[in-house]
Order: sequence, then structure tokens, then C-alpha cells
Amino acid sequence: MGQILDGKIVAASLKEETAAEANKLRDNGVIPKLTIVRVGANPSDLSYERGALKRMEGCNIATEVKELPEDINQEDFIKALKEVNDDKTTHGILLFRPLPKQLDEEVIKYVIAPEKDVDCLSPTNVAKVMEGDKSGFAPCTPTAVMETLKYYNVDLKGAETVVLGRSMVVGKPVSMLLLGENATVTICHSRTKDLSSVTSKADVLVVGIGRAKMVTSEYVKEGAIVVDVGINVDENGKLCGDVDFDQCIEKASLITPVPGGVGSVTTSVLAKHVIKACKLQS
Ligand SMILES: Nc1nc(=O)c2c([nH]1)NC[C@@H]1CN(c3ccc(C(=O)N[C@@H](CCC(=O)O)C(=O)O)cc3)C=[N+]21
Repeated sequence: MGQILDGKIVAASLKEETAAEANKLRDNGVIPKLTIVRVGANPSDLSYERGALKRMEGCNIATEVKELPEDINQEDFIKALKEVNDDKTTHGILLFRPLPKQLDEEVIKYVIAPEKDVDCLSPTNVAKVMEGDKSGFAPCTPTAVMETLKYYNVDLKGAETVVLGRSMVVGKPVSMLLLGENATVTICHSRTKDLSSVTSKADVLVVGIGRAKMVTSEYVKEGAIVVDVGINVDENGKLCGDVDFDQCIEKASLITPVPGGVGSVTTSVLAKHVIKACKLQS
């Protein structure tokens, strides 16, 4: 029976450091601020927004929510985003994704100011993640995976790591971050042949595939470390991950729960990124 990797402890530790930094900035007359740009009122955006606002408050970071109409056109959206870019009191910008279909993310990603882009929408920041250049902002969720492994002293050097999922918000960036720590990285996905034979080679298995409880015990090697990035709602309306926790904890040495795992670390990383952005700008 494995041990639980407790995201709440990791989040609290990061929060403490970040709050101290925020207070130092405030002592010098700078108020770090995150502006959230939300189009419409999507429930999953609102759920993340609640958590993010609460975390910023706990870190003494100021916030503003710029709510834009669901049917806003591309031109008006870009104008609104440029206003936030130009707002001297805003250091970090979180733009919820995916955007409604009339808005073209392929265009908009070039508009957000890279130095305020705390969740890695801008191609400038994506490139830095690829290059292993730590001066930019990696997306918060993959960074939360790395912070969790670091807090628990997981040695990634030369480790056999498998990432299940290839999205731009989890799979691809987390693979680059793992590579940056000298892990051996295999990326697999829904089209991978004999998926469970690939994932069961992993010493460290990171799962972000977006399918509730898909990873059952045959996907996991005895003694593996399992990190579950999924946030789904199960048949009883409860939050659950992409990993079948009750099955996999029997085989894993360490495993993150949902809720209370990586998801709880993400907003602390967001706060840390706002402070980093603030320091770069002041
Ligand atoms: N640029 C961008 N970045 C995002 O990270 C992003 C986004 N856009 N758009 C919306 C989705 C949705 N999302 C959620 C995160 C946590 C919970 C959630 O339920 N969190 C639990 C904790 C979960 C846990 O403890 O594992 C809570 O706050 O209580 C929900 C939704 C982020 N998103």
C-alpha cells in the first residue's frame, strides 16, 4: 500500500514563501496584482477562479477579474486584452482557456504580453519551456507537478518517466520540464498501442489524459510514483482524477489524490508566478 503525496502541504509551503515575497514588495510600495480575464461564465473557469482568488488573497496579492461577454468579437477582445497588457498596476494575466469559438487563440496568443503571461499562453513562453530557459513562465499545472515531486524529494535524474497525455496544457510541457531534470521521458496517449505495457514501465507516471479513472492497476508498475493531473466529475458528482486511486494506491509507492493533489498546488504556483512577474516589472 502506497503513501499519499499531499498537495495541500506542498501548496502551503509554496504559499508561505510567496506571501513573504509579496509582503516584501508591499514594504517597498509595490502591490503585486493578478488580473483574470474571463469570457462568459463557464463553470470550470468559475471553479478555478474561486480557488485562484482565494489563494491570491492568502498570499497578499491583489486581484481584478475582467469579465467579458460570452459573445464578444475578436476585435473587441483584443482591445480589452491590450488594455490589461498596458495596465501598469497588473503584473500577471490569467486568461481562461479554451476560449469561445468566435475567438481565435492562434491570434490571441501573440497578443498577451509575455512578461505578464503567468500561465504560458504566449509562444515566447512556450519556446522558453522547450529551451529549458527558466526566465519565462511554464504553465501552472505542469509546474505544480514538478513542485510536488521536488517537495517529496523524488529523484528524477535518469528516472524512467512516462507521461500519459500530449496536450499543450499538461502533457507536452510537463514532458519538457521532466526532461529538464534529466529524466528519461516517454510520451504516450490515446492512440498508443498497448498503452498499459508502456505506462507500466514507469518509475514515475504522470497522467493528464482527461478521462475519469482510466488508469487502473494494470497500468502501474509495483512501487511506481503516480501523479494524477486529471480533474473530472464522477457518476456521483464527486471530483475524481484520471487515475483509479483506490486500485492504484495498492501498487504505487507514492500517489497523488484528487482532490487534494496536484490541483491544490496549481494556484500556489500561479501566485508564485505573479510575484516573479512583479519582480521582473518593478
Ligand atoms: N489558462 C487556464 N489555466 C487553467 O489552469 C485553467 C483554465 N485556463 N481554464 C479552466 C480550467 C479549469 N481549471 C480547474 C482547476 C481546478 C479545479 C478544481 O476543482 N480545483 C479544486 C481542487 C482540486 C484538487 O485539490 O485536486 C478546488 O479548487 O477545490 C477546477 C478547474 C483550470 N483551468
